[in-house]
Amino acid sequence: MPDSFHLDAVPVRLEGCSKTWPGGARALEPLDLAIHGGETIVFLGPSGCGKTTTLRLIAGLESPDPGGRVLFGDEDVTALPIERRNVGMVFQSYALFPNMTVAENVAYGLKVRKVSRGERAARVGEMLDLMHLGEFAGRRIDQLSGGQRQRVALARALVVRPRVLLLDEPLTALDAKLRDSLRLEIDRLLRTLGITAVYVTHDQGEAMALGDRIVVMARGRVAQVGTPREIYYQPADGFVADFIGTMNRLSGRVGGGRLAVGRTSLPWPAPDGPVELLVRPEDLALADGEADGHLDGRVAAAVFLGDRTRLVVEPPDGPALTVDTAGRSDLARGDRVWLRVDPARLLAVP
Ligand SMILES: Nc1ncnc2c1ncn2[C@@H]1O[C@H](COP(=O)(O)OP(=O)(O)OP(=O)(O)O)[C@@H](O)[C@H]1O
Repeated sequence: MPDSFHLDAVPVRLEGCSKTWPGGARALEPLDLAIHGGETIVFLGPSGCGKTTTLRLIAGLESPDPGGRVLFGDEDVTALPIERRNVGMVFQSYALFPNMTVAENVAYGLKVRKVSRGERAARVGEMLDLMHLGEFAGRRIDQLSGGQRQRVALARALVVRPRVLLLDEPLTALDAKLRDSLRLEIDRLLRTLGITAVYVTHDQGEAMALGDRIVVMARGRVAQVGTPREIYYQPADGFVADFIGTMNRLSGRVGGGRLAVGRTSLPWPAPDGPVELLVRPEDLALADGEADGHLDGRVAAAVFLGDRTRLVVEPPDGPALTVDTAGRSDLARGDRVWLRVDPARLLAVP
């Protein structure tokens, strides 16, 4: 791979960035965030939580409320418009020129920047190769599939060697299978280029697969920043726990350093009182029987998923529990089961 593909890994910092719309609605509470150079950071959250607004602040398409600052490395870019920030952007709607060829679309940004014809051809060629688009160079955009268009959009964003790559739901318009393959391709691309990338999505699978770190947002605030594993295994609160993957809730009571939950009691160093506990489906296991079980219930549903069976178990009191059992299970609706919990995997809701 040519050296030119290794882009500068520019850190990005948001300092006290809030956003209030004319009329007074707050899209973003004051946000402080340091994005490391070369990192892929994913903004994840439900519709309207402020993900796109944050991305647009980094792009220079919106300004933060007075006092907020956006920095690229040591440079304060808060007052710079998008065309002077040198960012690459990829949107859900490809935003390509439909009547131009693939090569002309990719070359466009270089032409605007007055890059010489020879260098333009060389860089477009390199980028088309990198994106496996070489054979389509002469095709018009309206002769391409959705996935191919999005690869052109990526090539066009990257060919100008941006300081930061910004991606706003780039896979949302594609069908599921294409989404998976392009997601893998984007992952490969970001690792290869070492570029700082900010990726907005409402799809947790995409966030987990692509993010070095994930910023989970809710109602204009950051609910948690962490690696996919941290977000999954140590959710900061009930919102994050419920938003990422499937989470079970159990009610328990702490007394004298022990936790009473279901029919069992486990060592639990916490102040006395009721607690709400969280546990993932894969951290509940079928017990052989009452003797080694902690919780009992009846099977309300058993869904065979090939590599595992997902059970919904209804305890005598409390909400239904989702349990993933590896291997074969011939349990059926109505069967009585005992479940084991690994106390190390129980999380108290903060
Ligand atoms: N130009 C605007 N003027 C007024 N309100 C806006 C404007 N743009 C966005 N909003 C509002 O700001 C809030 C945050 O919007 P934003 O687009 O950042 O959310 P989002 O998390 O990206 O959601 P989605 O996934 O639906 O795109 C929403 O309530 C939205 O309606």
